[in-house]
Amino acid sequence: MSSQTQYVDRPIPQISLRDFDSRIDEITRELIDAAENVGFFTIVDHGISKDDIEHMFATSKAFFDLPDETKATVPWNTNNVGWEKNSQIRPSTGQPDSKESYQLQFGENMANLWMSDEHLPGFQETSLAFMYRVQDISERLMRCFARGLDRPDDFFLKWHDVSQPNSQTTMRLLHYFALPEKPDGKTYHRAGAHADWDLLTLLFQKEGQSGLEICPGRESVTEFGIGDRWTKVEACTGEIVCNIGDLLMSWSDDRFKSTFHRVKAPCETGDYFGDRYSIAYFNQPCKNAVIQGPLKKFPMVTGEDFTANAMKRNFSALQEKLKAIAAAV
Ligand SMILES: O=C(O)CCC(=O)C(=O)O
Ligand SMILES: [Fe+2]
Repeated sequence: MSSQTQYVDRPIPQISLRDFDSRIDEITRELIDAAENVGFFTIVDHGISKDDIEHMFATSKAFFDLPDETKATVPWNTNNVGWEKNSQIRPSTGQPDSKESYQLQFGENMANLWMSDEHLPGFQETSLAFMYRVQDISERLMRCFARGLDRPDDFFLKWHDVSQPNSQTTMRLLHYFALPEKPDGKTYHRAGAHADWDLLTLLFQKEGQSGLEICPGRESVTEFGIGDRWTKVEACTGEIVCNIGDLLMSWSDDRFKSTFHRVKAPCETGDYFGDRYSIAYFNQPCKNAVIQGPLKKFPMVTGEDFTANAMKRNFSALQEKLKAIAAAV
């Protein structure tokens, strides 16, 4: 039996991108404050209408409604693209998340991995159009974070250029399965607690399909202790939830916080047990990006090394967890 979750109310800043060009300094101040203190914030007035977000969610659902044999024609691979089901194991839990996801990119990694028009007419066109719009918002945020670190406005843009064939920026469509409301003796996970590896994540949620929770307090990007007091993030379709990833935490010498978060598997009164759809957009560095903060707190690494190191660390943390689980049986 899991004990009751301890919740604490922490304000999650909401930042408007209205009149972006004329308000860029004010918006930058708000973003930096949120990044230094919480690592999570929501943005509104970003330019994507609720209807357009709903349309992307409908497209995502149409994909997940396809038979598994059809989805299996675009299987996941280690370039972080394609469809997987019940296969992602987080080091924090040692058990697969109860979900399926389909990861999409802009460049060459997607060869043969777009769901065909024959099975789902217009899927690639709709998804790419949406991805470019989220990229546009990401670029506005990157300009602000560059200013916050006294770098030129295009500092992060040039290392996250999605027109490069080897771009690694990824949009992930997610579908968490409905879970039994009556305990059945099994333990489930939706997205086990983790921090993201990327620069900045932009997340779309659907009204009513709650479950996202955050646990701030991490002081250094090299630290992995997860606290036990969580804060719920409302699911609101028109807002974009943004969080700082480990890459920006490292690139800012630990100034901007990459915060642990999870999608809690429902198990307590008031939790939401139905299907949950979400869409996460991960701003990943180009392989040749050169990463080091102004204070040089961490050694200089390339984008390729940074991602490889993160995967290695994740893999060894998972091995440790599996060993601990085996030892406890
Ligand atoms: O689905 C969500 O709401 C969050 C997903 C997430 O944190 C992730 O995939 O990194
Ligand atoms: Fe995440």
